[in-house]
Amino acid sequence: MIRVLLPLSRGTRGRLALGLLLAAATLLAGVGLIGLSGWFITATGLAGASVATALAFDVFAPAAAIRLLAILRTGARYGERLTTHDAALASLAALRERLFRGMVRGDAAPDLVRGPSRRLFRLTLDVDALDAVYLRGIVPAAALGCAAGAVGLGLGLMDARAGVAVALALLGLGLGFPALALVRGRRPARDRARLLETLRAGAADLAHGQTDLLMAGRLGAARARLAAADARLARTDAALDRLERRTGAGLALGQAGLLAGTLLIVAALAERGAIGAPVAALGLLGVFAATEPFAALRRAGGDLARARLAAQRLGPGLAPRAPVPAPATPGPGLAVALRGVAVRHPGAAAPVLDGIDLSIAEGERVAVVGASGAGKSTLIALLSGALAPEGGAAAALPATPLGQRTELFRDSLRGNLALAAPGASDARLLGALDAAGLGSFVAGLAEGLGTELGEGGLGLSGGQGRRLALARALLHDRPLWLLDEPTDGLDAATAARVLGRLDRAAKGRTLLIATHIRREAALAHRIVALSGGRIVADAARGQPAFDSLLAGLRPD
Ligand SMILES: Nc1ncnc2c1ncn2[C@@H]1O[C@H](COP(=O)(O)OP(=O)(O)OP(=O)(O)O)[C@@H](O)[C@H]1O
Repeated sequence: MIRVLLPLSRGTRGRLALGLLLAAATLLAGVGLIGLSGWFITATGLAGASVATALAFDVFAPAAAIRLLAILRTGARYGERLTTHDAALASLAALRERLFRGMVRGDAAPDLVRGPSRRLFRLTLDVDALDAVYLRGIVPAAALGCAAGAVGLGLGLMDARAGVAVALALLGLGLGFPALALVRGRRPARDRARLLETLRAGAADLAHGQTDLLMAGRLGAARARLAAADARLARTDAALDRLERRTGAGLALGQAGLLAGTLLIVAALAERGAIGAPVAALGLLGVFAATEPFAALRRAGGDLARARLAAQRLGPGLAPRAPVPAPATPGPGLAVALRGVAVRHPGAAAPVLDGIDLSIAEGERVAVVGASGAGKSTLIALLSGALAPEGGAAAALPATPLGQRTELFRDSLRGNLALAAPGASDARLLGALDAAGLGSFVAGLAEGLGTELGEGGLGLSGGQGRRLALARALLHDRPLWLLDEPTDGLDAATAARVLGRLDRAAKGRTLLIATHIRREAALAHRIVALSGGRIVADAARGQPAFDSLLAGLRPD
């Protein structure tokens, strides 16, 4: 945990240290205030026993000191709350930024796609859990350490052994019970974190997939699974709650024992005549005030167990990573140059593509064909930089990929398109929509480009969504377009119109189209066939092999 947290405190160490000082000052002022008040009340009571002592007793100096300590304590408490929370929140904000930067790196995309909710939980639940380390662990523990030192010293002046014993007892109780809770809380904290993730991700899945679950007759089972996770979560919450209550009870009993012990010590000292009754009251109440951090430390064990788990899970996301190498540029006149390239998906047993040699000239249009699973989309992922080659040399011009899955956002049509061309004029956006075959549809919308879409492009048909994604790809001003079945799911007439416009819009650009459909491959100057991870045919228009490859594709 320290290994993960220490580097994060770099920018805020000054504020974190000031927070500790202010917390210690607050507690010491409190010890002084309550101790001195006890002394003052006892001393005035005794002085009032006779007229002579009452007249000689100076009430002003201690009363002024009490007032000063009260003001100091209030001021220090205010400053401490501001400083400690500001420092802790600033550290966590810096941590979130670092995690987020790691998540949005190009090479982290596959990971993000595989477990988006897990990444979200790292950024939210886990980061939030870490504020306990400083606010509910280090700050009260450090304040308790200072108070134990001060009280030990004060009592030590009356009796050395008593001073040492009380200081050690304060530290032992205040740190021992939370440490015990930290050890005992490890397992429920881990279970709680896992169950919370299961429950939240499961609830989101249930909301998204309700229709499919209902159709499959599995809605009840999915709900029962969630309810079971919820019940287990309630049990772990109860276990953590019990732990907190037991820690609280231990600290309360310990505090009572400590005060009883201190009372016996000061009473024995007073009886021996080593101290008077007012000093005995000062000692006893000073020790009482020094136990103030016990209240904060009551929850520290469970919170630190949670924070420890969070730090373990965040560690890998914070490990320094090699910078993503800039994509290589192919030689002059080329848009793509692959030499003996092998590509493997992360975690896969074998490479999907192996020994690929492929050159595509600038301005050329190439269709990549092959059975489902042959590796066409993987080739696009490689050329767009989403996957790095495992072997060989790969170079490509900056590319715009249009994948099979379209990602549309809960935003206006304009907002969805502007992702590819921020600041583009409406005329340019409408031109791209027209090229993608959506011009007349958008012209018929009452709010035009301002029409709002629901989550994931809700409000558009599947084909319209794909065409909107195509329009966005067309707006991305890159020399190489990588299109994965751009007209899949469109009827023949619409697809023909879209391909005609695409043909015109792609002038001067290099086009690579992964496809099963004849109408899409017919746009190409060349067809490359993939099978078993290798290129098994490569034919230019005019060659007989081109026509037989085209004939083997799915008709419109
Ligand atoms: N993210 C991934 N992790 C592991 N394996 C993957 C991943 N994506 C694809 N694969 C595997 O790689 C192989 C090639 O997949 P790819 O999507 O490139 O095929 P494709 O030719 O585009 O197929 P289709 O025509 O069905 O779109 C498949 O066996 C697939 O299971």
